[in-house]
Amino acid sequence: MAIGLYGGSFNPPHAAHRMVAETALEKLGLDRLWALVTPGNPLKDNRALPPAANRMAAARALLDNPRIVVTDVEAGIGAARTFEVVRHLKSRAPDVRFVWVMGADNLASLHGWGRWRELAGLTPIAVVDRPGGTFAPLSSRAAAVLRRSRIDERDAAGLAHMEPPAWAFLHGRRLDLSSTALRGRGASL
Ligand SMILES: Nc1ncnc2c1ncn2[C@@H]1O[C@H](COP(=O)(O)OP(=O)(O)OP(=O)(O)O)[C@@H](O)[C@H]1O
Ligand SMILES: O=C(O)c1ccc[n+]([C@@H]2O[C@H](COP(=O)([O-])O)[C@@H](O)[C@H]2O)c1
Repeated sequence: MAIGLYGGSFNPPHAAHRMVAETALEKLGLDRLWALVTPGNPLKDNRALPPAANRMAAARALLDNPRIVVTDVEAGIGAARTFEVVRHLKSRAPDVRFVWVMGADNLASLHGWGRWRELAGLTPIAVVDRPGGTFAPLSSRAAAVLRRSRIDERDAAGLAHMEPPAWAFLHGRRLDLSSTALRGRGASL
């Protein structure tokens, strides 16, 4: 069983979130994708973040796909850092092949995440292209450190079964959407 872990604030969710989830499902050949609605990105100011229940409901409405599970399991784990969340899930389900899924902006800032090198050693990572720059993420510190473990996108269907560190940059349809822009236009949950 191969499961994609797609963490996000989803404040609010938008069509690019669905595009990323569907791209990961198809290109990685995943059985399931879990959209992990985070209690709060540890690097963001979360004082105005709406309750997880509101973001979960909106994400469920948007990510309406039998292979996508929208979950707040991260809150129950009680860990703020993705490294700890993935470590916990792997220990609970040792036979599942997890892949961490994220947009390209998060590759550009990955070197600021807690224990990010260990995260890369714990689970394969799929990075989905995002408008705003393919160049910056691919020339980022994390991409440089992990350059030898990048795989060819054409081999992405095998990523879940590769030993980490292993990561792929997935090109495809790019959607110029962000929750920040939607909130700026008055969207709220
Ligand atoms: N347009 C997009 N293209 C590709 N990936 C995206 C896009 N929007 C969000 N993502 C990815 O989805 C995940 C969840 O993102 P998040 O919920 O923070 O949305 P966001 O639009 O980036 O929000 P905000 O503007 O508040 O930072 C992250 O990995 C992010 O990189
Ligand atoms: O572990 C970290 O240090 C870390 C730092 C930044 C972001 N993350 C996670 O990355 C995911 C995407 O966050 P966001 O806010 O871009 O939606 C979400 O699951 C966050 O908890 C994790």
